[in-house]
Amino acid sequence: MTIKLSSQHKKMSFSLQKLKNGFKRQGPIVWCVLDGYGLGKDDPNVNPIIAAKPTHLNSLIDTAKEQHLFKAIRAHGAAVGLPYESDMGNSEVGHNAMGCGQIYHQGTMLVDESFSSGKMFETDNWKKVVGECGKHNKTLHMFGLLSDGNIHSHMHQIFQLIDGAVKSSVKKIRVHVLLDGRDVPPESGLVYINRIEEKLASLSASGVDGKIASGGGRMYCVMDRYNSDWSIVRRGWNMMVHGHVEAADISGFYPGYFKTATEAIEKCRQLHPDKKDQYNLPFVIVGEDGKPIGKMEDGDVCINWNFRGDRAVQISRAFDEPNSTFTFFDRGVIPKVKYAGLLEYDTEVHIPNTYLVPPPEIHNTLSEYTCANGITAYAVAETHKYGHVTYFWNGNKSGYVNQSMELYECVDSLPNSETESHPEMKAVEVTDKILAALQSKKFQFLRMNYANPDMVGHTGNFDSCVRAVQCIDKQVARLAAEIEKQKGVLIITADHGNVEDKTQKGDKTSHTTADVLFTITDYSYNGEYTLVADGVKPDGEPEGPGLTNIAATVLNLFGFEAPESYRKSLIKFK
Ligand SMILES: O=C(O)[C@H](O)COP(=O)(O)O
Ligand SMILES: [Mn+2]
Ligand SMILES: [Mn+2]
Repeated sequence: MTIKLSSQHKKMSFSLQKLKNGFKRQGPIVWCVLDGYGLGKDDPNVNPIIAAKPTHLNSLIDTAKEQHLFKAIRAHGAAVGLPYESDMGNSEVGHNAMGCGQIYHQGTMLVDESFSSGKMFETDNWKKVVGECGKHNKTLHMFGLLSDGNIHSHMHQIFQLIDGAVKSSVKKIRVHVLLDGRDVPPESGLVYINRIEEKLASLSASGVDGKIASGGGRMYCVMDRYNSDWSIVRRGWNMMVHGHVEAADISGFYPGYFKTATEAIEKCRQLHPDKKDQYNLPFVIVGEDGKPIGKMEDGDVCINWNFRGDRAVQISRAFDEPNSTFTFFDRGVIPKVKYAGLLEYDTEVHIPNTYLVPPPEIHNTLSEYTCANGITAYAVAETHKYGHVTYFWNGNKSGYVNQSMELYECVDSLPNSETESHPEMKAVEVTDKILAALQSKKFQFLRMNYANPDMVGHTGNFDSCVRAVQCIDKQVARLAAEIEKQKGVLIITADHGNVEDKTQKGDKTSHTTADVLFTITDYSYNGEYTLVADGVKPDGEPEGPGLTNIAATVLNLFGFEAPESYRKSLIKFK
């Protein structure tokens, strides 16, 4: 597919022209994202959505279909700025796309481009960080998600970093591995461990000592997001930086310190057959003398190879910040380590201090246009997805666009470990919040995210997925009833697929490449418009509609022409 890209640098004026036909919806417009709710097979054995029979959602979809206000839209691959059509969608690229109405080359593509052109290895930061490490014979530590899911990281990029370090004369590499099992099959960890161990072993031919030094499951060590649970970051910090496994994770059966990563993972699986890779206990690799082989020391260098920001921000803060601002846990004696992220993870507050590849520069977001054109806005989600409707939505910037025009609210999530047993999560409370916001009549544009289909989808548990869908179905009904009262518009869509493709065995935990629903329920609809017909491309665009076409569509509903730089609206006026 050929995709016309948005300019990465052009800033526009934010004032918008009114639609010439005078069309405008008066009531509030609510954009509801069902996270990870793809369009799947019509089969209750593999699709929990079909098994759940979500009657309210189905009836909204049926009406929208009759009115030609429903479309299946693209949420993966090139349509959201990813390199390959085989790339499943994810929350970052999906919410970026929805929130900015344009297609940008996403982080993983920018990394690929700057690695394969060799540009990154010539940058001052690379020379300052890795070049100096080689020159002064220090240890290069690298950590991140050991995966080729291409959502937070990719194996081929890790290998390119290792090759680059060897070329920069680094002689000692210590790798701290976070097992995935969420963007790849739930117990695939050893496949990736074998691959990286092979790679590290091959370095001895160049006189480089490369070894795995520590590891653990991504959802239990290091990769927390949106300040949901700092103990996850602390556990990871202790194992990677201090070579220390916390007492609570040690038992007679699982001593925490091992000779190999494989031994540690196998032990953990025996102890907790239900935990799978995502929740693998932390482990530290020790040498013949019983001492950790990869504690971080003064002068060492540490690279975080994840390109996606949400789960990289907190650990970056632990490396970068002084005690005066870092109050989340006691970091112990902090070695003087030079830390670099693969990308800049938060482009508003600039986290981390040093990074290797410039991130996508997402300009001209929908929030900038709504704020500049007098549209008041509200956003809500529970913690696990709060940054999705704020930080990702606004182009990886964590603050408000204009606080006098906007309110963002977060409902505290339950711990990750309770998602499977409580698939209802905080959907009721999130709905309560948005209903209150609607009833306050303060906001014209309201956006929200139901975390359940995605978060429960990642557990792989079929029955929990069915409950998750049934729960959000009821909440959507509550939401729709209020919007109907206010003669508003309800848009329902999803950022990517996940929950629609599961197995009874529970061995499918990741996202999918499925299309997602886009449905408009317009409670003052009088047949004035429809969506572009099936098989018809949005005006002048070479490919079918995707998530980036929604922003222009919403601006039309508010009575505005969409800006030139946006992908086209899906609305056809009669
Ligand atoms: O971080 C995660 O939970 C998964 O890797 C991706 O899920 P998300 O893109 O829906 O957040
Ligand atoms: Mn998502
Ligand atoms: Mn997900």
